[in-house]
Amino acid sequence: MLNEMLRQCRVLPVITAVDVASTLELSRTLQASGMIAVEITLRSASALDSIRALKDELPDLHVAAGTVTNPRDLDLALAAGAELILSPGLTPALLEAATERQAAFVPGVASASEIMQGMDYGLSTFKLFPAALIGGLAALKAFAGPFPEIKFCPTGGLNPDNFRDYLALPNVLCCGGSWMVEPSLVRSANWQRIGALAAEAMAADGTA
Ligand SMILES: O=C(O)C(=O)C[C@H](O)[C@H](O)COP(=O)(O)O
Repeated sequence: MLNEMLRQCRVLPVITAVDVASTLELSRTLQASGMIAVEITLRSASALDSIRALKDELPDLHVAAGTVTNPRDLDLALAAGAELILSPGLTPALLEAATERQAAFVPGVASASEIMQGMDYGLSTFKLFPAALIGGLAALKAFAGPFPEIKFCPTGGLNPDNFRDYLALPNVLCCGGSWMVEPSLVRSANWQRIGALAAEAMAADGTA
């Protein structure tokens, strides 16, 4: 079910909230452009309030929390209503806590050993981060050999020119990226540009 949702996402926008009001407007724009989920990173002061507001105001949108790096943040994100917890990496403490809370948890991995560590906790879906830096498409093809059951959401360095190549790989469920939700576009309230970038990301042939 988690994988089905991620597959439907196609592209998961990685949002660092500027403030609650603009994050709501941004998310409305993304949803209107066909996106079904957003990832709000716990990197800004308004992140948790933004997650809460999104759950209230846009009930049909899936809301994930990103940059969850420790059990305390995991609990805060779950309490705010995040349905999915994403992390740039994994630690034993976070794996233990996510297992205990029965959270939908997609940690970041960058190596075979980290994939194996996550598998020890029953996980089979990972964020590949930072995807472009650690080998991109070639890394994903290489991991498909020893880990045929494992699925990935590559994130980090993806852009409008390369994300379709990632989506074409059988072990990729969705791509994470921030190119359509840059804070500069949000601060200038450039909803038209954001909507166009999001619609292009969601279009199968890239012509939206
Ligand atoms: O914070 C997290 O949970 C992460 O895993 C990192 C983010 O996904 C990347 O920072 C997005 O990368 P860009 O699209 O290159 O901006």
